[in-house]
Amino acid sequence: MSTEQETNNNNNNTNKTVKFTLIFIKNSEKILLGLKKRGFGAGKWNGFGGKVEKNESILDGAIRELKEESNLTVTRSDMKYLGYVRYDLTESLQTDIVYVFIATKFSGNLAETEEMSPKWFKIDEIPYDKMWVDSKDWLPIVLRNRGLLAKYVLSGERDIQKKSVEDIDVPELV
Ligand SMILES: Nc1ncnc2c1[nH]c(=O)n2[C@H]1C[C@H](O)[C@@H](COP(=O)(O)OP(=O)(O)OP(=O)(O)O)O1
Repeated sequence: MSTEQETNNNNNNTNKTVKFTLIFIKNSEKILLGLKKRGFGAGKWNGFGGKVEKNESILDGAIRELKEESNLTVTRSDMKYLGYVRYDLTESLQTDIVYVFIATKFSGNLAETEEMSPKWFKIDEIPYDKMWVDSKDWLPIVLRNRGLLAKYVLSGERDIQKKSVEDIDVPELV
């Protein structure tokens, strides 16, 4: 089954699927995170990303969101797709699929934007307590450059009802 088929397979009685991108920029010692300044996830540190627009590829969405949120540019070939995190939201009956990328090369001048305030963190100082509650489950897999397949069932204010997190061989984005 392709990524597209699998992530569109609403097997938990959800009725809407929303695709998001999330990219982590990393060098040998540090990871770049952004403090979300507004909207969904405000006050939390995270990688850079957002909703994939209609008629936009996931890859192009990831490049666009990184530029909008950090002023950095990555090329398609510099991005490595590692897998996805699926969130089934029991109250809104929505499924969010977050496609996760990592990149070690980039260009442009890092800048604070309307949405994000960026900061480099040493790998052993990643502020997991100020990130989404699930990030600590799967970000270590991303940092090892391994493939990721994670699924959460969330209720209310995103309380985890059920989860499965797998460290897998790096999949293809198809
Ligand atoms: N649990 C969960 N659900 C949805 N999205 C996420 C999580 N955990 C996460 O880490 N994320 C990521 C996925 C995206 O990178 C962002 C959310 O994107 P958002 O800011 O809502 O999308 P935009 O398109 O930038 O939003 P607006 O411009 O419409 O405000 O968090």
